[in-house]
Amino acid sequence: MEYFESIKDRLLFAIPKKGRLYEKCLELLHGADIQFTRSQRLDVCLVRNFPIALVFLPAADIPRFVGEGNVDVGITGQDMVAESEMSDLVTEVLQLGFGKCSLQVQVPEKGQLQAVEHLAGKRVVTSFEVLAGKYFKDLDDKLGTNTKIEYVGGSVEAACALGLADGIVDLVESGETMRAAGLHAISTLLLSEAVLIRSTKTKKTEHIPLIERLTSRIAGVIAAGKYVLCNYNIERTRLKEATNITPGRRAATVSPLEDEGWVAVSSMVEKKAMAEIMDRLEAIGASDILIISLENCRV
Ligand SMILES: Nc1ncnc2c1ncn2[C@@H]1O[C@H](COP(=O)(O)OP(=O)(O)OP(=O)(O)O)[C@@H](O)[C@H]1O
Ligand SMILES: O=P(O)(O)OC[C@H]1O[C@H](OP(=O)(O)OP(=O)(O)O)[C@H](O)[C@@H]1O
Repeated sequence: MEYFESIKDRLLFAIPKKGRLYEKCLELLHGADIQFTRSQRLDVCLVRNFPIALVFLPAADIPRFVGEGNVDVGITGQDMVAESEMSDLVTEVLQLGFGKCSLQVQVPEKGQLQAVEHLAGKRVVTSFEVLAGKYFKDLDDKLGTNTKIEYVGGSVEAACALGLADGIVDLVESGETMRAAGLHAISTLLLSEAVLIRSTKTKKTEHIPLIERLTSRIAGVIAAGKYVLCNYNIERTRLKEATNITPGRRAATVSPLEDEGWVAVSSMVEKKAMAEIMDRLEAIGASDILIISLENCRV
């Protein structure tokens, strides 16, 4: 009873309890200074520095728990939201930039069936019964076929080699799993990444300020991982060219230097573009180019 009382007035925040999204979620919570200690046996734990209770759930169940209002916010994949048919009941608050993958139709590389039209009417194995079902129903309606969709809970890629399927529908990121299983993609159903979601129809307005604060902290951690600060000196006559290369998010910060012909520029740039940006700055005569990692930020 004490346990139920302790979570009663708290914001309930669902986190995947294992799998591909788990570690990333823990990093995000740590970066946002959401302090908690997870006891091994409990899937609910109280946050020490906020009136929040974390609820560790299978990623696949989180859209339904959030959509039906049993928990207030959660992190899961966009694929899970679509598969659970909860898109109308949950609102995407933030895309988190990890857990990126695509849901694809895959067939044996060396097989006879090299187009979805050939696979229609045959056997397809998947963990995404709903999405695969809809996709092949549309095809079946067009082609007059009757595709047999069968559910398996994991290791979907083995189904063709085991003789259970003519093709599969499964998630792909690097493509390594499918290559190793001798499969390749013939169609993509959707692209997915991890998202922070909340219930669309929630009536609990008392939690809104806390959800906004949480969202802003998480957005800060994500932006800090995505951007770096780029500082450099450039001749004033080349400033326009330089700020075209590093325009900053709103505008670059330009400061005068003792040497009047030169200025210092500070600008946020995307981490993935930084090497290219440094090359371009160097080519127009920038000097003392420094890239500084961000620990955290609000942008
Ligand atoms: N290879 C991948 N790369 C990136 N993201 C992925 C990948 N596989 C799955 N995901 C994302 O992570 C979510 C959870 O997938 P995962 O396979 O970890 O689920 P699980 O069933 O909870 O865990 P497990 O497979 O350990 O039982 C998926 O819905 C998808 O959004
Ligand atoms: O394209 P890749 O980078 O190789 O990733 C794709 C694999 O990742 C997922 O499975 P996961 O490893 O999570 O295990 P599962 O088969 O038990 O779901 C997915 O189901 C693929 O098997």
